[in-house]
Amino acid sequence: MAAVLRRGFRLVSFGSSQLLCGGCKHGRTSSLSICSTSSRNSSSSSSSSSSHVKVDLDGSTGIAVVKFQSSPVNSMSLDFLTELCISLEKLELDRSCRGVILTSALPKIFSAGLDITEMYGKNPEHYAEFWKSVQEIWLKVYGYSKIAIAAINGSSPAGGCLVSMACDYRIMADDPRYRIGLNEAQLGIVAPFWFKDTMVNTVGFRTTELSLQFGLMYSPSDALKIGLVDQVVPEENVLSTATETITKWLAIPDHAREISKSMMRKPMVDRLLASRESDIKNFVNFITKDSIQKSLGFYMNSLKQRKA
Ligand SMILES: CCCCCCCCCCCCC/C=C/C(=O)SCCNC(=O)CCNC(=O)[C@H](O)C(C)(C)COP(=O)(O)OP(=O)(O)OC[C@H]1O[C@@H](n2cnc3c(N)ncnc32)[C@H](O)[C@@H]1OP(=O)(O)O
Repeated sequence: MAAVLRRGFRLVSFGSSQLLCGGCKHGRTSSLSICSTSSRNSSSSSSSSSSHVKVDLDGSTGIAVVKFQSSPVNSMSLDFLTELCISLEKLELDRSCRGVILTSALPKIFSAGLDITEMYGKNPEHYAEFWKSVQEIWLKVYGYSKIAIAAINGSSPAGGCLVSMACDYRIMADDPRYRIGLNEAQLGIVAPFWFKDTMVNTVGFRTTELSLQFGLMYSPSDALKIGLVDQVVPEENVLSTATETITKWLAIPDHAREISKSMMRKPMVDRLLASRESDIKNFVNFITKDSIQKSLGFYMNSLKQRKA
Protein backbone atom coordinates (compact mmCIF):
# COMPACT_ATOMS: atom_id res chain seq x y z
CA MET A 1 0.00 0.00 0.00
CA ALA A 2 3.08 2.19 0.08
CA ALA A 3 3.34 5.13 -2.24
CA VAL A 4 -0.29 5.13 -3.14
CA LEU A 5 -0.71 8.81 -3.60
CA ARG A 6 2.44 10.52 -4.63
CA ARG A 7 1.60 13.70 -6.33
CA GLY A 8 1.39 17.41 -5.97
CA PHE A 9 -0.66 19.97 -7.79
CA ARG A 10 0.51 21.04 -11.16
CA LEU A 11 -0.18 24.23 -12.99
CA VAL A 12 -1.89 24.00 -16.32
CA SER A 13 -1.94 26.81 -18.85
CA PHE A 14 -5.37 28.06 -19.72
CA GLY A 15 -5.19 30.98 -22.08
CA SER A 16 -3.00 33.50 -20.35
CA SER A 17 -3.79 32.16 -16.89
CA GLN A 18 -2.49 29.27 -14.91
CA LEU A 19 -5.03 27.06 -13.24
CA LEU A 20 -4.83 24.56 -10.49
CA CYS A 21 -5.19 21.06 -11.72
CA GLY A 22 -4.97 18.10 -9.43
CA GLY A 23 -3.79 14.61 -10.20
CA CYS A 24 -3.53 11.55 -7.99
CA LYS A 25 -0.53 9.51 -8.84
CA HIS A 26 -1.17 6.08 -7.55
CA GLY A 27 1.15 3.17 -7.60
CA ARG A 28 -1.38 0.37 -7.72
CA THR A 29 -4.02 -0.98 -10.02
CA SER A 30 -7.40 0.54 -9.38
CA SER A 31 -10.24 -1.87 -8.77
CA LEU A 32 -12.64 0.40 -10.61
CA SER A 33 -14.80 -1.35 -13.16
CA ILE A 34 -16.19 0.85 -15.85
CA CYS A 35 -19.10 0.35 -18.19
CA SER A 36 -20.14 2.77 -20.88
CA THR A 37 -23.75 3.01 -22.00
CA SER A 38 -22.89 4.12 -25.50
CA SER A 39 -19.81 4.11 -27.64
CA ARG A 40 -17.35 6.97 -27.86
CA ASN A 41 -19.28 10.12 -28.48
CA SER A 42 -19.73 13.30 -26.55
CA SER A 43 -22.97 12.17 -24.94
CA SER A 44 -21.85 8.74 -23.73
CA SER A 45 -22.64 7.93 -20.13
CA SER A 46 -20.64 5.66 -17.92
CA SER A 47 -20.75 3.97 -14.55
CA SER A 48 -17.85 2.76 -12.51
CA SER A 49 -17.72 1.19 -9.13
CA SER A 50 -15.11 0.21 -6.60
CA SER A 51 -15.57 -1.06 -3.09
CA HIS A 52 -15.87 2.44 -1.60
CA VAL A 53 -16.99 4.73 -4.39
CA LYS A 54 -19.52 4.53 -7.22
CA VAL A 55 -19.43 6.98 -10.12
CA ASP A 56 -22.21 7.67 -12.63
CA LEU A 57 -21.33 10.12 -15.36
CA ASP A 58 -24.10 11.44 -17.57
CA GLY A 59 -22.32 12.38 -20.77
CA SER A 60 -25.28 14.40 -22.03
CA THR A 61 -25.23 16.83 -19.09
CA GLY A 62 -21.58 16.54 -18.06
CA ILE A 63 -22.65 15.83 -14.47
CA ALA A 64 -21.06 12.99 -12.52
CA VAL A 65 -22.59 11.67 -9.31
CA VAL A 66 -19.93 10.25 -7.00
CA LYS A 67 -21.47 8.12 -4.27
CA PHE A 68 -19.67 6.98 -1.14
CA GLN A 69 -20.57 3.36 -0.45
CA SER A 70 -18.24 2.26 2.31
CA SER A 71 -20.36 0.44 4.85
CA PRO A 72 -21.21 0.96 7.66
CA VAL A 73 -20.53 4.73 7.94
CA ASN A 74 -18.33 5.85 5.00
CA SER A 75 -15.39 6.38 7.32
CA MET A 76 -12.43 7.60 5.30
CA SER A 77 -9.84 4.87 5.41
CA LEU A 78 -6.65 4.94 3.36
CA ASP A 79 -8.36 2.77 0.73
CA PHE A 80 -11.48 4.93 0.68
CA LEU A 81 -9.42 8.12 0.27
CA THR A 82 -7.32 6.52 -2.44
CA GLU A 83 -10.33 5.35 -4.44
CA LEU A 84 -12.11 8.65 -4.07
CA CYS A 85 -9.03 10.54 -5.19
CA ILE A 86 -8.56 8.30 -8.21
CA SER A 87 -12.23 8.63 -9.19
CA LEU A 88 -12.12 12.42 -8.94
CA GLU A 89 -8.87 12.53 -10.84
CA LYS A 90 -10.36 10.47 -13.68
CA LEU A 91 -13.37 12.75 -13.87
CA GLU A 92 -11.16 15.82 -13.83
CA LEU A 93 -9.31 14.46 -16.85
CA ASP A 94 -12.50 13.41 -18.64
CA ARG A 95 -13.57 16.15 -21.04
CA SER A 96 -17.17 14.95 -21.01
CA CYS A 97 -17.43 15.73 -17.28
CA ARG A 98 -18.00 19.35 -16.22
CA GLY A 99 -19.04 18.94 -12.61
CA VAL A 100 -19.38 16.41 -9.81
CA ILE A 101 -21.90 15.86 -7.05
CA LEU A 102 -20.52 14.11 -3.96
CA THR A 103 -23.09 12.18 -1.99
CA SER A 104 -23.62 8.98 -0.02
CA ALA A 105 -25.18 5.72 -1.08
CA LEU A 106 -25.72 4.80 2.58
CA PRO A 107 -28.72 5.82 4.66
CA LYS A 108 -28.31 8.56 7.31
CA ILE A 109 -24.55 9.06 6.82
CA PHE A 110 -22.70 11.28 4.40
CA SER A 111 -19.36 10.33 5.98
CA ALA A 112 -18.27 9.60 9.56
CA GLY A 113 -15.03 11.45 8.82
CA LEU A 114 -11.56 10.01 8.94
CA ASP A 115 -11.39 6.36 9.85
CA ILE A 116 -10.25 6.47 13.46
CA THR A 117 -8.78 2.97 13.21
CA GLU A 118 -6.21 4.40 10.75
CA MET A 119 -5.00 6.74 13.49
CA TYR A 120 -4.94 4.29 16.37
CA GLY A 121 -2.45 1.58 17.33
CA LYS A 122 -0.49 1.75 14.06
CA ASN A 123 3.13 2.63 13.33
CA PRO A 124 4.49 6.09 12.36
CA GLU A 125 4.99 5.06 8.71
CA HIS A 126 1.33 4.14 8.47
CA TYR A 127 0.24 7.41 10.06
CA ALA A 128 2.42 9.34 7.59
CA GLU A 129 0.95 7.50 4.61
CA PHE A 130 -2.58 7.95 5.89
CA TRP A 131 -2.10 11.67 6.53
CA LYS A 132 -0.65 12.14 3.08
CA SER A 133 -3.83 10.67 1.62
CA VAL A 134 -5.93 13.03 3.76
CA GLN A 135 -3.93 15.98 2.44
CA GLU A 136 -4.36 14.55 -1.05
CA ILE A 137 -8.14 14.44 -0.94
CA TRP A 138 -8.34 17.99 0.39
CA LEU A 139 -5.95 19.24 -2.29
CA LYS A 140 -7.98 17.41 -4.90
CA VAL A 141 -11.42 18.64 -3.85
CA TYR A 142 -10.48 22.15 -2.72
CA GLY A 143 -8.46 22.78 -5.89
CA TYR A 144 -10.82 20.88 -8.20
CA SER A 145 -10.95 22.53 -11.60
CA LYS A 146 -14.51 21.36 -12.20
CA ILE A 147 -17.62 22.21 -10.19
CA ALA A 148 -18.03 20.20 -6.99
CA ILE A 149 -21.31 20.15 -5.07
CA ALA A 150 -21.83 18.28 -1.80
CA ALA A 151 -25.24 16.63 -1.50
CA ILE A 152 -25.09 15.90 2.22
CA ASN A 153 -27.71 13.25 2.82
CA GLY A 154 -26.70 12.36 6.38
CA SER A 155 -24.36 13.19 9.23
CA SER A 156 -21.02 14.60 8.30
CA PRO A 157 -18.58 15.01 11.20
CA ALA A 158 -14.93 16.13 10.99
CA GLY A 159 -13.32 14.79 7.78
CA GLY A 160 -16.81 14.48 6.24
CA CYS A 161 -17.41 18.15 7.01
CA LEU A 162 -13.97 19.02 5.60
CA VAL A 163 -14.71 17.34 2.26
CA SER A 164 -18.12 19.06 2.12
CA MET A 165 -16.56 22.45 2.88
CA ALA A 166 -13.96 21.86 0.16
CA CYS A 167 -16.78 21.68 -2.41
CA ASP A 168 -18.16 24.79 -4.11
CA TYR A 169 -21.67 24.46 -2.67
CA ARG A 170 -23.40 22.40 0.00
CA ILE A 171 -26.96 21.10 0.12
CA MET A 172 -28.00 19.23 3.25
CA ALA A 173 -30.96 16.98 4.04
CA ASP A 174 -33.44 18.54 6.43
CA ASP A 175 -33.38 15.89 9.14
CA PRO A 176 -32.87 17.22 12.69
CA ARG A 177 -31.02 14.00 13.63
CA TYR A 178 -28.19 14.80 11.21
CA ARG A 179 -25.13 16.73 12.32
CA ILE A 180 -22.26 18.44 10.57
CA GLY A 181 -19.16 20.13 11.96
CA LEU A 182 -15.52 19.83 12.92
CA ASN A 183 -15.85 17.93 16.20
CA GLU A 184 -12.14 17.02 16.57
CA ALA A 185 -11.81 18.72 19.97
CA GLN A 186 -14.43 16.36 21.35
CA LEU A 187 -12.18 13.44 20.43
CA GLY A 188 -9.24 15.10 22.18
CA ILE A 189 -7.54 15.87 18.86
CA VAL A 190 -6.92 19.11 17.01
CA ALA A 191 -7.98 20.11 13.50
CA PRO A 192 -4.86 21.12 11.56
CA PHE A 193 -4.46 24.61 10.06
CA TRP A 194 -5.92 23.72 6.65
CA PHE A 195 -9.09 22.26 8.22
CA LYS A 196 -9.33 25.47 10.26
CA ASP A 197 -8.69 27.74 7.26
CA THR A 198 -11.26 25.91 5.15
CA MET A 199 -13.83 26.54 7.86
CA VAL A 200 -12.79 30.18 8.31
CA ASN A 201 -13.27 30.68 4.56
CA THR A 202 -16.70 29.10 4.79
CA VAL A 203 -18.25 30.56 7.96
CA GLY A 204 -15.87 33.28 9.15
CA PHE A 205 -13.36 33.63 11.97
CA ARG A 206 -15.51 33.97 15.08
CA THR A 207 -17.83 31.09 14.25
CA THR A 208 -14.82 28.91 13.47
CA GLU A 209 -13.15 29.90 16.73
CA LEU A 210 -16.16 28.75 18.74
CA SER A 211 -16.80 25.70 16.55
CA LEU A 212 -13.26 24.39 16.83
CA GLN A 213 -12.78 24.96 20.55
CA PHE A 214 -16.04 23.28 21.45
CA GLY A 215 -15.93 20.76 18.60
CA LEU A 216 -19.43 21.90 17.70
CA MET A 217 -21.73 19.79 15.56
CA TYR A 218 -24.62 21.61 13.92
CA SER A 219 -28.10 20.49 12.96
CA PRO A 220 -28.98 21.23 9.31
CA SER A 221 -30.97 24.35 10.25
CA ASP A 222 -28.15 25.70 12.46
CA ALA A 223 -25.59 24.84 9.79
CA LEU A 224 -27.66 26.90 7.35
CA LYS A 225 -27.81 29.82 9.80
CA ILE A 226 -24.03 30.02 10.13
CA GLY A 227 -23.42 29.39 6.41
CA LEU A 228 -21.81 25.99 6.88
CA VAL A 229 -24.30 24.71 4.29
CA ASP A 230 -25.92 26.76 1.54
CA GLN A 231 -29.30 25.06 1.36
CA VAL A 232 -31.38 22.66 3.43
CA VAL A 233 -34.00 20.65 1.57
CA PRO A 234 -36.15 17.56 2.25
CA GLU A 235 -34.00 14.45 2.09
CA GLU A 236 -35.71 13.08 -1.00
CA ASN A 237 -34.86 16.30 -2.86
CA VAL A 238 -31.18 16.51 -1.99
CA LEU A 239 -29.89 14.93 -5.19
CA SER A 240 -32.39 16.63 -7.50
CA THR A 241 -31.60 20.01 -5.90
CA ALA A 242 -27.89 19.34 -6.33
CA THR A 243 -28.51 18.54 -10.00
CA GLU A 244 -30.56 21.72 -10.50
CA THR A 245 -27.88 23.73 -8.70
CA ILE A 246 -25.00 22.35 -10.69
CA THR A 247 -26.94 23.07 -13.88
CA LYS A 248 -26.97 26.76 -12.91
CA TRP A 249 -23.21 26.67 -12.35
CA LEU A 250 -22.79 24.97 -15.73
CA ALA A 251 -24.36 28.02 -17.41
CA ILE A 252 -21.20 29.99 -16.53
CA PRO A 253 -18.36 29.69 -19.05
CA ASP A 254 -15.97 27.07 -17.64
CA HIS A 255 -12.80 29.12 -18.08
CA ALA A 256 -14.20 32.16 -16.24
CA ARG A 257 -15.50 30.05 -13.37
CA GLU A 258 -12.29 28.03 -13.12
CA ILE A 259 -10.03 31.07 -13.07
CA SER A 260 -12.26 32.76 -10.47
CA LYS A 261 -12.16 29.65 -8.30
CA SER A 262 -8.43 29.31 -8.64
CA MET A 263 -7.97 32.98 -7.72
CA MET A 264 -9.90 32.41 -4.48
CA ARG A 265 -8.41 29.06 -3.50
CA LYS A 266 -4.87 28.87 -4.83
CA PRO A 267 -3.24 30.69 -1.89
CA MET A 268 -4.57 28.10 0.55
CA VAL A 269 -3.63 25.20 -1.69
CA ASP A 270 -0.14 26.65 -2.07
CA ARG A 271 0.19 27.01 1.69
CA LEU A 272 -0.40 23.30 2.25
CA LEU A 273 1.74 22.33 -0.74
CA ALA A 274 4.60 24.34 0.74
CA SER A 275 4.32 22.66 4.11
CA ARG A 276 3.19 19.11 3.36
CA GLU A 277 6.17 17.42 4.93
CA SER A 278 6.09 19.48 8.13
CA ASP A 279 2.33 18.98 8.32
CA ILE A 280 2.85 15.20 8.09
CA LYS A 281 5.55 15.39 10.77
CA ASN A 282 3.25 17.40 13.04
CA PHE A 283 0.50 14.86 12.54
CA VAL A 284 2.74 11.88 13.26
CA ASN A 285 4.24 13.54 16.36
CA PHE A 286 0.79 14.45 17.58
CA ILE A 287 -1.00 11.20 16.90
CA THR A 288 1.74 8.99 18.38
CA LYS A 289 1.58 10.73 21.77
CA ASP A 290 0.36 8.37 24.48
CA SER A 291 -2.23 10.87 25.66
CA ILE A 292 -3.69 11.24 22.16
CA GLN A 293 -3.76 7.48 21.57
CA LYS A 294 -5.52 7.14 24.91
CA SER A 295 -8.14 9.75 23.93
CA LEU A 296 -8.78 8.03 20.60
CA GLY A 297 -9.07 4.61 22.26
CA PHE A 298 -11.49 6.03 24.76
CA TYR A 299 -13.55 7.68 22.00
CA MET A 300 -13.73 4.48 19.92
CA ASN A 301 -14.89 2.53 22.96
CA SER A 302 -17.52 5.14 23.67
CA LEU A 303 -18.83 4.78 20.11
CA LYS A 304 -19.11 1.03 20.57
CA GLN A 305 -20.72 1.33 24.00
CA ARG A 306 -23.31 3.77 22.71
CA LYS A 307 -24.59 0.88 20.63
CA ALA A 308 -24.65 -1.66 23.44
C1 LIG B 1 0.52 23.24 17.33
C2 LIG B 1 -0.71 22.61 16.74
C3 LIG B 1 -0.53 21.13 16.57
C4 LIG B 1 -1.66 20.61 15.75
C5 LIG B 1 -1.28 19.34 15.12
C6 LIG B 1 -2.47 18.79 14.39
C7 LIG B 1 -2.13 17.45 13.87
C8 LIG B 1 -3.41 16.75 13.39
C9 LIG B 1 -4.18 16.12 14.50
C10 LIG B 1 -5.18 15.09 14.06
C11 LIG B 1 -6.25 15.63 13.22
C12 LIG B 1 -7.21 14.55 12.85
C13 LIG B 1 -8.40 15.10 12.18
C14 LIG B 1 -9.51 14.10 12.33
C15 LIG B 1 -10.56 14.13 11.58
C16 LIG B 1 -11.64 13.13 11.71
O1 LIG B 1 -12.43 13.00 10.81
S1 LIG B 1 -11.74 12.15 13.09
C17 LIG B 1 -13.25 11.23 12.95
C18 LIG B 1 -14.37 11.99 13.56
N1 LIG B 1 -15.60 11.27 13.41
C19 LIG B 1 -16.48 11.13 14.37
O2 LIG B 1 -16.31 11.60 15.48
C20 LIG B 1 -17.71 10.33 14.04
C21 LIG B 1 -17.92 9.21 14.98
N2 LIG B 1 -19.06 8.44 14.61
C22 LIG B 1 -20.33 8.78 14.92
O3 LIG B 1 -20.60 9.81 15.50
C23 LIG B 1 -21.39 7.82 14.50
O4 LIG B 1 -20.78 6.59 14.23
C24 LIG B 1 -22.18 8.28 13.26
C25 LIG B 1 -21.26 8.65 12.12
C26 LIG B 1 -23.06 9.48 13.61
C27 LIG B 1 -23.08 7.11 12.80
O5 LIG B 1 -23.87 6.68 13.86
P1 LIG B 1 -24.61 5.24 13.76
O6 LIG B 1 -25.33 5.14 12.48
O7 LIG B 1 -25.37 5.09 15.02
O8 LIG B 1 -23.42 4.19 13.66
P2 LIG B 1 -22.49 3.65 14.84
O9 LIG B 1 -23.14 2.47 15.44
O10 LIG B 1 -22.09 4.76 15.75
O11 LIG B 1 -21.19 3.22 14.03
C28 LIG B 1 -21.15 2.00 13.27
C29 LIG B 1 -19.76 1.44 13.33
O12 LIG B 1 -18.86 2.37 12.70
C30 LIG B 1 -17.80 2.70 13.61
N3 LIG B 1 -17.38 4.08 13.35
C31 LIG B 1 -18.12 5.18 13.42
N4 LIG B 1 -17.42 6.28 13.07
C32 LIG B 1 -16.17 5.83 12.76
C33 LIG B 1 -14.98 6.48 12.33
N5 LIG B 1 -14.90 7.81 12.12
N6 LIG B 1 -13.89 5.74 12.13
C34 LIG B 1 -13.92 4.38 12.33
N7 LIG B 1 -15.04 3.71 12.73
C35 LIG B 1 -16.14 4.43 12.95
C36 LIG B 1 -18.44 2.52 14.98
O13 LIG B 1 -17.45 2.37 15.95
C37 LIG B 1 -19.26 1.29 14.76
O14 LIG B 1 -18.37 0.18 14.78
P3 LIG B 1 -18.84 -1.24 15.33
O15 LIG B 1 -19.26 -1.02 16.77
O16 LIG B 1 -17.64 -2.11 15.23
O17 LIG B 1 -19.98 -1.65 14.45
